[in-house]
Amino acid sequence: MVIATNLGFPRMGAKRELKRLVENFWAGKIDENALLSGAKKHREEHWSLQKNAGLDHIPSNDFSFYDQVVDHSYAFGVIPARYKNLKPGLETYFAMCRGLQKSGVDVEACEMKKWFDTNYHYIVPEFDSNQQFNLNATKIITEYNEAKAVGIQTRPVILGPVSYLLLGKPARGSPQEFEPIQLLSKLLPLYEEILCKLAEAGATWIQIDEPCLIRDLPPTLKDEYTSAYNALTKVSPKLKILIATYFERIGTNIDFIIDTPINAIHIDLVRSPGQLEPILKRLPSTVSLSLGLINGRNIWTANLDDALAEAQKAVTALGSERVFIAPSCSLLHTPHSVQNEKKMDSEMLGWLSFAVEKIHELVIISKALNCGVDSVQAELDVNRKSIQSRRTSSRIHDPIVQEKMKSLTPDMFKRKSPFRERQQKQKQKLGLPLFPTTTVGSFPQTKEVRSIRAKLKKGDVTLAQYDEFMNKEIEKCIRFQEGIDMDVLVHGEFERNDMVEFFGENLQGYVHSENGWVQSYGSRCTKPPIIFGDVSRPKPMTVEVIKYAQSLTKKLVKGMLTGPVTMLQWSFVRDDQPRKDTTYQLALAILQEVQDLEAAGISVIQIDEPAIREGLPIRKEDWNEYLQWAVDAFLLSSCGVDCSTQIHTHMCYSDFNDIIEAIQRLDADVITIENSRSDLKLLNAFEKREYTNEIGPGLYDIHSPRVPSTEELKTRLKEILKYIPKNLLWVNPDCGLKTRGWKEVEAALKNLTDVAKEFRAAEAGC
Ligand code: MET
Ligand SMILES: [Zn+2]
Repeated sequence: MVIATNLGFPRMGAKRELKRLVENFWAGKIDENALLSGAKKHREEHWSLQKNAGLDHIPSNDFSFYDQVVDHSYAFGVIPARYKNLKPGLETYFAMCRGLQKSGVDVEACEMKKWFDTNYHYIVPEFDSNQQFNLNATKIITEYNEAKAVGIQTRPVILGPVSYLLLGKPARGSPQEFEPIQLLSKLLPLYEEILCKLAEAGATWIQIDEPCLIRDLPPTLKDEYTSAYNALTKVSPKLKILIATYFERIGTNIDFIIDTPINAIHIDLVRSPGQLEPILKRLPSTVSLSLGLINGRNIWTANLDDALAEAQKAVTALGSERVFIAPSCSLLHTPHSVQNEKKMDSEMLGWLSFAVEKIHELVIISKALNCGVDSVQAELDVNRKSIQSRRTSSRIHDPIVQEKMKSLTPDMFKRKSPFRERQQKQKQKLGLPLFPTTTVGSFPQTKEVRSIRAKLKKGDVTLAQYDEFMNKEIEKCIRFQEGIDMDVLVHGEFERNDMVEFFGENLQGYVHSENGWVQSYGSRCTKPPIIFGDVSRPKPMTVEVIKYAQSLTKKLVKGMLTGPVTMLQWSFVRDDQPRKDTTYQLALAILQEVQDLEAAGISVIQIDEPAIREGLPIRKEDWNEYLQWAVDAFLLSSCGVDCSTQIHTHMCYSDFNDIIEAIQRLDADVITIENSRSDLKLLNAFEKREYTNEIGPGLYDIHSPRVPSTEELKTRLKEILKYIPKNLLWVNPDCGLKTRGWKEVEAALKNLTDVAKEFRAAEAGC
């Protein structure tokens, strides 16, 4: 029998119940018991749901209060020294995730990084060269037992030891030559202990994720993989091991594990359909193959006939006993269920499939294979109709957009003069001081802001009431920035629920879900809008609001837009044309907005591209092609302005060193860039003069509620000045402030502008 499996279920719940639970706990509104029992109930619901849908292998330990990687660190006692004085348990755990500032305690969060090429963020483990591991928590076993107690046999998921170490970094102050992977032999006994306990508890399968196997890896890692899986497969004859890879092809890295006695391997056939045939040939007769056929990264209804045909190939080659039907990766990256969408038309709904529906698709495929196609004829007919209607719908193709795409010229991809000339003109026009201060754009999205937006959606307030409220927020924000002497002001982005969704709502070719939330980090979720057709901008989107903000002050107000690559990356994207074409369509729409802002007298315009790095293909050989069109798309959106108009961009969350050339080619006049969580690594590129335009490396980490002191900011700024010439340096936080509260923002930004002024004065004194 073919087995229908899932690799992980989205954690948040149909209505983001987990988010509310955790945030209530942080706010002190519920106690630890309420948190734990609420979470338990939540997990049970998700297990039952998957079981009732007919899934054979149901994952457990895919749940987390914040992130699965930090769960492993906590479980293995990989807790950096700075947290050692905190209370063990949730206080320590959440301090690692978010930092902690309370009476007598002030400790920063661990670094956060994007999970491969997704918009999910994990907490980076920090390893000491003499790291001691100890099994500090056994969440994986507790959760397995919990499911078992309600009659559900699960397949626990654990991040494999090699990937876990590779995803971590050496703790500050570690010896140069130390690499976390050197700790493998010390770490393995903990994995063995866990596997042993799971086998004793009755588990029959374990899913060990080794996502690093899809990266470019040095051949030397074969030894580590081999020793890890030779050891783990020995633990218990009762416990079978599935190694899961996803997000890319495994390629020749399959050699690293395939000769160890593992029982099954999972491959992503959505990203890399081409890998099926070579792997079928390579698979030893003792190993089963889990086929990642249903897209875990997108929301389109799968073409079940196509998926079935692929699955059939595997069944023919291996026999049905050795085939699993699975999503391409954990469904963590998809929203919960289409059933919660009450406002979409039925044609659109038929095109969409979220986690619950994807599980249904998996079950249909496995049933077709196990009981014959006739047994699912009705389901297949519905599926064929939906596929056909999407292919032919007139809602998707816009001849005007197609025409514009055909008339792009090379001039549209470059500024009218080189940076140095523009910089002069901008100096004259804008009259900014040395070390100009600014923010990245958003200010606190308070309860009131969110609630009035919700009320507007429900029709509980009129548009006029809403606008009046927003104008007051903007005015408050402008006055605050004037009060602390900020140089380039922002309007605060109060009207935006999300930097991508807001624009999506104002563009043609997009559709929006009510509940299509996907976890981004911790309790933070985004609701990616869905690009289903050709994109265009029916009317200006931000011009009125920016004009209003500018009318309140003599200082410069920056226009704030989201760039085409980020729009693409953080949307669910149509899969019926190349991503490049969709991005260019977005770029053309943004360009119109940029030009309208300029015409309205706005001379500083920021086009955020936080996601450009995350769009980078995982395999290096695929980079150039992507970077070429991604940078071109940004250029297309930003070049059609006068030289005296200052274009800013912003990036965050990632290592940028490896794409510094591409960042230079964006030719933004100013870039504000996150670097405070990554230990100033980024700045090396500037020392080498690989980047020559103006830049504001984030002076402090906004992901944590702690307020940086002026001393801390000064130290940071001094450090930065070792790398960046003063005439290029901007002073700003590392990202937008929407998730923060006003109190901490006021204090932090006041410190920031004070420090900039002090440095300015010192320069003037010289
Ligand atoms: C994730 S980058 C965020 C940029 C946006 N302008 C903001 O300030 O929120
Ligand atoms: Zn950012």
